[in-house]
Amino acid sequence: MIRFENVTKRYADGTVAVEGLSFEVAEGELVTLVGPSGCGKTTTMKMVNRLIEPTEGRILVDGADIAGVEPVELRRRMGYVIQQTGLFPHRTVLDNTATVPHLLGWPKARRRERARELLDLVGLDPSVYGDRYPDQLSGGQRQRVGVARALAADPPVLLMDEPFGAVDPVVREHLQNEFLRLQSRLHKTVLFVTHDIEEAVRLGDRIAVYGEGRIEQFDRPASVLGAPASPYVADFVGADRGLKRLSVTPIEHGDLEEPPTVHLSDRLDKAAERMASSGARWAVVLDDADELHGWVSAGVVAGAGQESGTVGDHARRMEAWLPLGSSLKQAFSTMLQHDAGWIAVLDSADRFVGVLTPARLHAALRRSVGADARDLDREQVALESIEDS
Ligand SMILES: Nc1ncnc2c1ncn2[C@@H]1O[C@H](COP(=O)(O)OP(=O)(O)OP(=O)(O)O)[C@@H](O)[C@H]1O
Repeated sequence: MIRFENVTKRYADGTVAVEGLSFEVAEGELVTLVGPSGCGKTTTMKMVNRLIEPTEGRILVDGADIAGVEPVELRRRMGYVIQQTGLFPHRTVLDNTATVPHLLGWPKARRRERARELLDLVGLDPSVYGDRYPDQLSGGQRQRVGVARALAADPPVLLMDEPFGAVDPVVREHLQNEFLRLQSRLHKTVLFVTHDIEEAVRLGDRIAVYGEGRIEQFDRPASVLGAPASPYVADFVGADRGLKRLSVTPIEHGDLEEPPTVHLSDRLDKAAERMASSGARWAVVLDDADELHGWVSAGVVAGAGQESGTVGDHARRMEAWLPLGSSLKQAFSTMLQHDAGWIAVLDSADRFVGVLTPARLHAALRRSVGADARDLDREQVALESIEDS
């Protein structure tokens, strides 16, 4: 969708901002450009909407060299979000959001309706915020208006230059999550500039790690973290890259333990029998719709085995659960939050699939590092354990 072919930008004073840049952003892909200040990220981005012209090489959008496309026509297809938002201070939030539809000559009623829809989409109630002016909003809200405005004419491409750079870390994480949710619905082709590796890793389908004026590594976040291409990249992503990797490694079926399951309505003696035969110290308790209820310990069931009651009389609730595909970081955080030695994992239909324990979490992380290093699927990686060696 966006293709850089050997692009160099040399400014009039001789500064070479980027040199021999070649990479491609696929349709619907979110690529983050990350690197230290002055490495050429913004120059790269501004060449895509022709705010800056390359000195050498060419940039193709949708197969066409943009050197031959009128800048105005080109920018119509590209939403642009910047850190300083660039909102007009004397226009209301609604009018700011409708800027591009206004330029495109949409009738007033239609552009206002579109602006309301967009504000809603970015989590701002138009009836509350629509008539305010930008200085009557918080920093995070202004950034949301910036995103809404960029999306107003539904462009296939979004160029985002440190869009969440001016807000505090908590609001920032919030905006990132909202943006990810939005992107999973809208599938825009996004080029996203940041100097924050955490942000790059969290948002990017792929990351371009910039050194001075060139890309040092262009790969999926897990690979950049798991197998940095050079000492420079390793240094840039940081010594705690194993921890960062937790946030980009999803829980997969093969990571889970499958303890015995019993039902709330099961008789205690039956449940005791089942648990004794599997040797488990506890079992997961499901309700009659096969949804997670909690757990019950083998000791309690065995002790009460002579009673006529059901598992439901002794089961404990389990609140620590996540859907398959959640990150290992979420899993770890959920364990800590609930002070739990394991968490339940559910499929997309909320059915119980298995449990993740700290040991399994660690194994999943190690397997994913091994899989990337050898270009395998995670389940193909056998782990050596300390006991084996
Ligand atoms: N108009 C210009 N004339 C001369 N040099 C420029 C010009 N614009 C940028 N540069 C230089 O080009 C290099 C790359 O700048 P660019 O703004 O692309 O970096 P960046 O990675 O986006 O940095 P930051 O994260 O600080 O915004 C820098 O050395 C910068 O000083």
